[in-house]
Amino acid sequence: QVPELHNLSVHIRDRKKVISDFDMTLTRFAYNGTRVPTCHSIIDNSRLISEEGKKKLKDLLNTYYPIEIDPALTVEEKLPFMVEWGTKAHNFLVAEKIQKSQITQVVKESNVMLREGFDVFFRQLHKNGIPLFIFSAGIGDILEEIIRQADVFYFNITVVSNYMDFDGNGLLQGFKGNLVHPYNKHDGALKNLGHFEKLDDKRNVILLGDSLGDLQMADGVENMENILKIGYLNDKVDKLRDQYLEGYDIVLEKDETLNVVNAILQYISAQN
Ligand SMILES: Nc1ccn([C@@H]2O[C@H](COP(=O)(O)O)[C@@H](O)[C@H]2O)c(=O)n1
Repeated sequence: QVPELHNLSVHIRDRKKVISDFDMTLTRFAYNGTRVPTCHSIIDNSRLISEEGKKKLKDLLNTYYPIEIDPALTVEEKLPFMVEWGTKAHNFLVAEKIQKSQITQVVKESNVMLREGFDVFFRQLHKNGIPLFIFSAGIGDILEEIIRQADVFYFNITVVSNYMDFDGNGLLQGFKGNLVHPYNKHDGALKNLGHFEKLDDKRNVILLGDSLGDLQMADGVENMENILKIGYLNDKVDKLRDQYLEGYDIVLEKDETLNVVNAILQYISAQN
């Protein structure tokens, strides 16, 4: 029995929303023993990037991903490194002269996979009019293309992420707005007034994440009544288990499906 689930099902009625991370939360972490690409790695490893650029981006990943998931570091200690990672990666991508028109094909050619059960997840949120806010430190253009190609980009979805800024000729010239990194998603959401207003009247939240930073994604919701935090623990399971159990109400270890989430959503919907 999860107390938050009982409260959610009793009180949630029509004032609920789902706030979710994207990479490795709505997408799979691995398939058949091989890592599934994130929004960043889709582009970093694509034919759009020169061999030199690929090496630079891989070096960044090898340097900063271990810091992102290091259980021995606090969020405050990780923050400057996440800013450094995002800033350097964006600059390297700009140097690669990426064309907007190539994004769709690059996503088609990638091995990205949404988690098993994604169709039920997106469709039932849409059908029941439940807003889905996706906060991602990935790349918004790639993220949108993934869910568009999967045929689940419904109008109840709002994405807060790093969006590419293309010039008049469709050439990547930078990224729009402030950097969204794994540990400032809450700031990113708050700075976007439109999203904040949309968040305001829906006070019962189901939060889905895969990192400890994702636990703060709902901090912008005023007058929160209930929150159920569901965490995917994909990597360094034994080392991170205690911290995840402390932060999340439900921890799903090496689960590549959305089955538990779908069952909870169905349970809640059936109560209303
Ligand atoms: N330059 C970067 C920055 C981040 N990543 C990874 O992508 C993940 C971000 O996406 P979420 O939807 O999970 O917020 C992040 O956790 C990093 O591991 C990257 O590969 N390259």
